[in-house]
Amino acid sequence: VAMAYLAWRLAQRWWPSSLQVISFPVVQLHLNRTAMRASQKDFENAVNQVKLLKKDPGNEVKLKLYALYKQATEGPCNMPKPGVFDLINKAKWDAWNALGSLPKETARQNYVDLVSSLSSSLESSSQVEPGTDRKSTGYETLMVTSEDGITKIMLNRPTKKNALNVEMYHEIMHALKAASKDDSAITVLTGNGDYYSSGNDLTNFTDIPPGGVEEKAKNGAILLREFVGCFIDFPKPLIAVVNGPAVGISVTLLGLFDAVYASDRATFHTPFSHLGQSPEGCSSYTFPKIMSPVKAIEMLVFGKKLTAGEACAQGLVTEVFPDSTFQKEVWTRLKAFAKLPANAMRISKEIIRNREKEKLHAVNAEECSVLQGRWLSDECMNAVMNFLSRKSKL
Ligand SMILES: CCCCC/C=C/C(=O)SCCNC(=O)CCNC(=O)[C@H](O)C(C)(C)COP(=O)(O)OP(=O)(O)OC[C@H]1O[C@@H](n2cnc3c(N)ncnc32)[C@H](O)[C@@H]1OP(=O)(O)O
Repeated sequence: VAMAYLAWRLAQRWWPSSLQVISFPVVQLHLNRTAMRASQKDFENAVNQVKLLKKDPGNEVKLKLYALYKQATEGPCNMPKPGVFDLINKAKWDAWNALGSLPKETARQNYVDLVSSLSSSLESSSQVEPGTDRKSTGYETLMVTSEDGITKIMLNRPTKKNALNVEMYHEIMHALKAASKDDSAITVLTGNGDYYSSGNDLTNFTDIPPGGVEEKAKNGAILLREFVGCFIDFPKPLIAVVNGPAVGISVTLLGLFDAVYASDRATFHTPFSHLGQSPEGCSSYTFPKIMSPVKAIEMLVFGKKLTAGEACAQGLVTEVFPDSTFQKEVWTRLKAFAKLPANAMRISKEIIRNREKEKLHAVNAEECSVLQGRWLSDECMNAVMNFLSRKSKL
């Protein structure tokens, strides 16, 4: 009964509006329209258009989109039915299976019609946000701008406290690779809204692939290793502008940055034991070096949350600024840094950081392998369930 209850709460969390959204007349209307035939190109355009939708169309529509997409690309559902507690995959399977033997072409047409109805009824995010330049287009979870010799990568899921979902991990890697090659002198990571980042998006744990939780954990470890590797290898000065509280992986990665500027509103929290998890981002190596083993253990094992002042005293933060003047003071300083000779900065960073690189990659690999095991533990599953069922917060 307890399991069923938790699973039900999990589904509520994932589908907060599923019980309110009952019917979509506009969707039905378009689903029934089969007079026109959509080309493969129309279909591909529609798939891209979905990524640009600014407003969430709701889970019922998302399930329809999913089902039509699968039917259009793979034909009728012949996957095994997911288990009763795997609510999310079961809902997806049900939606796809309900399309029966609908021909691929009709599914493609219905998909295109559905997207076109959504695009006209929901605002599209194809417009560039004010204050960002053209380089920011194409990212769903980030705002990326490049000016005055600075590439700024801003985590942009403020309503979710900039939690890192799978898409954001990929987009950050992409943005870092692009920044390493662009003509900026320095790169900055910061957050939009009141948080720097609340760390790994715990809903990442809910999307279980056909291979089950083992496959999920394996994929997570591969993603994490590649993600952290991008920070280890980043060639230019990399600066964190910590605008508010930072949690989990957004804290551990700071050990790989070249400077960390923090608002006095920022806090630094790595509650890995509370979550049944273990340190990542090379923090098992960088934190003891930066702040001494006992201070690192206070943070990484006992989950002590540091104020910005404490993090600065421990050497994790370079300098703390009053929140009221934080942005102005930090950006004035960064603009001055960005005027320094770019090659000299890159070469100096290289000589300081390079002899540690091999070690850092080895630490990263080991941490990911340990975490892969942790993600399968009851301790971790229970902690995630508790958060998702709104029983616990940090
Ligand atoms: C594959 C790579 C894995 C790498 C391993 C990384 C590990 C980590 O990073 S461990 C750290 C994980 N993070 C957390 O445990 C934080 C969980 N969040 C919280 O405890 C709280 O949300 C808070 C303390 C960060 C903020 O509390 P509060 O100010 O009360 O705001 P809300 O809880 O109402 O948050 C607003 C909104 O955002 C959602 N949200 C916030 N953080 C996360 C998160 N980490 N994962 C998923 N969702 C998050 C929160 O659920 C709210 O959503 P709605 O209810 O839909 O508004």
